[in-house]
Amino acid sequence: MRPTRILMIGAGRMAEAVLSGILKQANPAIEKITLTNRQDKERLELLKERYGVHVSSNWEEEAKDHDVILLASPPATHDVILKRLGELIDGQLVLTVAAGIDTTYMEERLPKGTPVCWIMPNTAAQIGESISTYTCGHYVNPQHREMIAFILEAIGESAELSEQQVHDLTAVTGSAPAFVYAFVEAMEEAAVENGVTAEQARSLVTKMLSGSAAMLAAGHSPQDLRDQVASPGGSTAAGLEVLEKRHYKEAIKAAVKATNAHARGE
Ligand SMILES: NC(=O)C1=CN([C@@H]2O[C@H](COP(=O)(O)OP(=O)(O)OC[C@H]3O[C@@H](n4cnc5c(N)ncnc54)[C@H](OP(=O)(O)O)[C@@H]3O)[C@@H](O)[C@H]2O)C=CC1
Ligand SMILES: O=C(O)[C@@H]1CCC=N1
Repeated sequence: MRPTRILMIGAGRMAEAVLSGILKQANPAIEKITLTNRQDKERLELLKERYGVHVSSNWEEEAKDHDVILLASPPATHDVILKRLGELIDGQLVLTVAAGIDTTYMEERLPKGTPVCWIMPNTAAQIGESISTYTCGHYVNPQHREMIAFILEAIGESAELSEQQVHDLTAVTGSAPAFVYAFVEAMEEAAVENGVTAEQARSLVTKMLSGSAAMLAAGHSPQDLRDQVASPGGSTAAGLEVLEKRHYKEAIKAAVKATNAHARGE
């Protein structure tokens, strides 16, 4: 990979997750990383101290001097940022991790020929365990792809999909960890109500979840796994019946739909 300077616009949770992943890879080709935001100077100082990166509260002054520009600011800021960026850059690779901001949206606001990529990670990026979907614009070449792969590998695993699929799966890969954590909260509350400490509840539920995920990762289907747990006429079946009566699956699918619709600004 050519020596590369990366600029991040936005210095919040997702920017830090990507940054820490990149730094763990210790790639000598990364010449410089600059993190920027608009207001929170304390946050920039903290990131500078923690990671030894450059920081600035004026990304416009930095854009020309960087080869790769990653937007990690809220979706609503993208219209203004991309249009201004278009006046400053000359062929740099532009990426975003923002929900709902696809490559068509980016290309419409940047000069013709600008290589763009839309990545939809999740917060497990912080520990290099994200499953990220992504899609590339019309002007991405093999060298750009090398850089995109480097960033994606820094935060976990990835799947290249169509723009439509990244939209449709935003809830399933980007937001669903929050649905899982809500399930965990309910399970922990139930455990505590049944007499264990909060710490015991956390440990029991976490292990139950990681064991279940490992069974899925081993290739078993969720239906088979569910059937293995629920002996016919047994106690789990009684619990599943309650979930079914309360429209468990429908509730989850409705949450996916609402998340995706919001991300698309609907
Ligand atoms: N959190 C998640 O699980 C995921 C988030 N994303 C996407 O990542 C992006 C960031 O989310 P997240 O990190 O959670 O949010 P945070 O609130 O943690 O970070 C947002 C950052 O953007 C900065 N910012 C806001 N407005 C501007 C602006 N006009 N110019 C420059 N910087 C700005 C903020 O700093 P300041 O206010 O000081 O300017 C802050 O550093 C969003 O677009 C979101 O859709 C994608 C997948 C998962
Ligand atoms: O809640 C959000 O808007 C972002 C998008 C995907 C996950 N978090």
